[in-house]
Amino acid sequence: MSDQFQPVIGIIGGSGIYDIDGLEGREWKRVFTPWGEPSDEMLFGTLGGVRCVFLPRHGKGHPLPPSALNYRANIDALKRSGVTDVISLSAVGSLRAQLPPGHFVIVDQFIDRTFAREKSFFGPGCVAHVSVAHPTCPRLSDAAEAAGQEIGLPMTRGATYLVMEGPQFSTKAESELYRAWGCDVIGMTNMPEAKLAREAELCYASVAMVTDFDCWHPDHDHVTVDQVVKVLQGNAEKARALVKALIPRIGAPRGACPAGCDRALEYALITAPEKRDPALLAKLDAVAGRVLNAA
Ligand SMILES: CSC[C@H]1O[C@H](OP(=O)(O)O)[C@H](O)[C@@H]1O
Ligand SMILES: Nc1ncnc2[nH]cnc12
Repeated sequence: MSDQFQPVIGIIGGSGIYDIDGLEGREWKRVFTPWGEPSDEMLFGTLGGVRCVFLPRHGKGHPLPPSALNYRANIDALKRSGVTDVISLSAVGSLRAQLPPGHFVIVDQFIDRTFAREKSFFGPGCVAHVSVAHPTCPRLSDAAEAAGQEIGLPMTRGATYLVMEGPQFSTKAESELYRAWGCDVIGMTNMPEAKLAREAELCYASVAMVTDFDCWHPDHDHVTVDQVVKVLQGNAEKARALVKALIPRIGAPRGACPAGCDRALEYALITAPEKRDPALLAKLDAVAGRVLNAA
């Protein structure tokens, strides 16, 4: 069918995942964006014939903390590289006894408590309001769940991720508060990443890997990086296996996203064409070219 296209899969690797193996024709390349520099070069290649682009979220060797990430550049660089579907891999703390370290969680909701980050591609000169009522793509999340089941990962589908600014871990009172709010896991990176992916009309799914019980748990008074890293070393291999099982499930030619992630900007722009700032429009070429060029 003419409206079918070949998806390109973007993989954002979180803490402990700075590379992925198994890609054919591997090539690390720097991608320039109007929003500044992405976290690092991106790895281009194919897996079973499916084009993939991998970005280490914190840079190779983890030089960048969550608040210093250029989330806009990262999402723009993926979009500009032709990516249509983004799989985010993240380390998280658990706020629930039934989600122990080593467990995988397909996140479907977020509470965004970050406050020191650029959260939108839009602004003065081109205002847009997209819906993030359902911030992740159900089609991609279904595929991630099925891939996890296929390789026997301990996995829960559906969870609320509290996104904190960091870089310090939570106080016990905060951890208890987030539990009372109904949150299941906690981390520092998936927002504004997921919001920006939506603005860029990218399908986005979040696979979170539990590394610790945060500090609310009576038997785990503190979170420490060495504890997190120890669990990550086991999880990173499982995450790579998940990616390998997932790509064939989402790599076939497909039509439009049934949930509409790829049409998020259709009714989101509110600034009158004559009031739009040409400089901002130029920066939005990759992210919003589909709707801006159609106008
Ligand atoms: C090393 S633990 C804290 C760190 O790990 C998580 O990052 P990511 O989502 O990229 O795996 C968490 O959000 C913190 O940034
Ligand atoms: N307990 C925790 N809090 C915030 N981010 C985390 N990443 C991994 N564990 C975390």
